Amino acid sequence: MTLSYPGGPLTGHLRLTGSKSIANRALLIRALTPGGFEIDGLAAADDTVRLQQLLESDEEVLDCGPAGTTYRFLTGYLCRRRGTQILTGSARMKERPIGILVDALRSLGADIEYAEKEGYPPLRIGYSALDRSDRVSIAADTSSQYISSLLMLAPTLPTGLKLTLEGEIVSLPYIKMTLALMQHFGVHHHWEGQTIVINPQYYQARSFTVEADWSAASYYYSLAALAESADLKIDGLFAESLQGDAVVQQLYEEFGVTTTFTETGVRLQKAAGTPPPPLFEHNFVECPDIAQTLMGTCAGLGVQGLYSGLQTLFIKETDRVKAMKTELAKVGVSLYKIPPHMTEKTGVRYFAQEGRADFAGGTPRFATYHDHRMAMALAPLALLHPVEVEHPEVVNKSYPDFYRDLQTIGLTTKEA
Ligand SMILES: O=C(O)C1=C[C@@H](OP(=O)(O)O)[C@@H](O)[C@H](O)C1
Ligand SMILES: C=C(OP(=O)(O)O)C(=O)O
Repeated sequence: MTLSYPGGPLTGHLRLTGSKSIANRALLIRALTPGGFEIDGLAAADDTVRLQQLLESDEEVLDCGPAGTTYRFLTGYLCRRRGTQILTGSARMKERPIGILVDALRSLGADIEYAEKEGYPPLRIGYSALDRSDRVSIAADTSSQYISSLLMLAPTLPTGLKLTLEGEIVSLPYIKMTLALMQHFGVHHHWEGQTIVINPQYYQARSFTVEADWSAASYYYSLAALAESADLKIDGLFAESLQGDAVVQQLYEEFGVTTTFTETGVRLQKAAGTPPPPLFEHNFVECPDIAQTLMGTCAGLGVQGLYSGLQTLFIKETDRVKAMKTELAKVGVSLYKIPPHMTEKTGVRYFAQEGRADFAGGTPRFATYHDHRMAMALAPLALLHPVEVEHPEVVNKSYPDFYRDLQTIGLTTKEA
């Protein structure tokens, strides 16, 4: 698909898709709630639709496709569902590690076997009471999804759970999101140092509306930053959010994009003539899903990037740093790891980005690596020059209406 923009101020009004992360938690909690409840604004995201279908399915093989959150949440959930199921996924899912969660569940008494390769999906999961212990320690430095999976299950266990998080905690806002949603459905917790304590409790049925997706909003911030001037209205986003990615509001202030909350959502504005910053520096450990967006923005504006907290990106839908490095190189922008000896004293791994997207070679053709965020993070460059996106349908994973919404604000899409 070729994306382009006729030029001029970027304006428009749209209603943003619901948060996949919140929708998936609401679905899982609903499955654990006696009597269930209604969920409003369920994301149309493929990953959410899939979780909903799999929770209702009594087939022996459950296929999560590329949906990581879906896979990790179901791994915990299925341990306490009657019968034995094979939980599988796409070729990429079979490369995304699951051993940390499996070990934690096994220490509680779970009946889980690796169906192919040790440490990776697919899994054969049988029923167990999960009553061997009331406590478990888990490495928190790889994926918060393992922790969320255990937390949501915790109040339904015979003796509850004391879950100790070991080492650096990545994606902490997603853990807090899980706990906040559990709280909404009547389940209490408390922290004792690095340990989250959850006693046996019942989830309470409550009405629930899914917030719009701040990760998806990041692409509009990027578009606004790349536009000469912008005035966009995006409905469904609110100041009080459970999502860590709401931090895009602050991050894009550096690029001259301001956020005003209205009764129905936000208004993003950028005044003509706002100069970009010379350098953008950020640690993405709490907001990994918007790292690619910022890389795209910096590339378009020729802003130097200094990034840390990218250590979880290599086990997501693709190795995201590697993929961005390859794609940005097509427009002359370099992304590279700062040699460890130069930053040894800080104990932090940094990546640097340099260069301004150069379209002298014509329309770049961006590959998307089965990763929705590759397509969506590179799409805003279309404000500067037409760009071609391979396999544009990858966006369906979290945001099926992405291109329709881009059209609403004046971008043009042409099928290849
Ligand atoms: O719990 C969630 O909804 C998510 C947690 C994050 O994953 P990690 O905890 O693996 O970083 C994030 O990248 C993913 O898109 C959604
Ligand atoms: C990492 C993501 O998803 P998941 O881990 O659920 O596949 C994402 O949506 O960026």
